[in-house]
Amino acid sequence: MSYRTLYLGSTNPAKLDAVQAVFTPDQGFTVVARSAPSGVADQPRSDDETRTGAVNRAHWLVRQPGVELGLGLEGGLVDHAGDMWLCNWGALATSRGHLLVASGARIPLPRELAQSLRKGGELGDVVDSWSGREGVRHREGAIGILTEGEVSRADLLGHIVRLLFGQWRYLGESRVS
Ligand SMILES: O=P(O)(O)OP(=O)(O)OP(=O)(O)OC[C@H]1O[C@@H](n2cnc3c(O)ncnc32)[C@H](O)[C@@H]1O
Repeated sequence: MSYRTLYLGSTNPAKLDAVQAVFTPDQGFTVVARSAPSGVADQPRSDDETRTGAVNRAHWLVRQPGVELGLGLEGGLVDHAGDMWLCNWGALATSRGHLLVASGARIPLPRELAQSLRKGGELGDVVDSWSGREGVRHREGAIGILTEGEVSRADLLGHIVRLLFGQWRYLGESRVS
């Protein structure tokens, strides 16, 4: 069997887990993790900025020689209805110029966390010091802590990856890649 290579624009293990659970060898894929520039702030603070970060990563990948499929995932913050919400976006780009996007489920952050984040800084750092843990962004994620382990960052991102994979299949692999 010949495998297609899906490039992920990050080496974050939570993102890699999410992608490897969907783009599996059974589905005919190998996954390569490669840092890709998001072109937005380290901490995106709107849906637009977060989506742009995911799209930029995916587009950057397919501009590299030999890359046919590039996937970008980006986490961000959104103000809505008086709360600050955690949001995530994903993008799948093909070297033939197609682009698919999807966003994930979101939850409001506790007021205390939101207050710290409004002063600046990245969610990953703020969550680490708030929870007394290290590297939360690479493991369970803020979502894992705030749901008592019910939904991990890989689960949340995995849903987005499935939305991208499903759209790609719906459109017909031959037409979009
Ligand atoms: O290595 P990359 O791919 O950049 O992964 P990242 O987690 O550092 O970066 P993202 O661009 O996906 O997320 C933007 C910021 O939001 C933070 N973030 C997003 N979702 C998070 C989560 O569930 N838990 C902790 N931090 C999160 C993360 O720490 C980043 O500082």
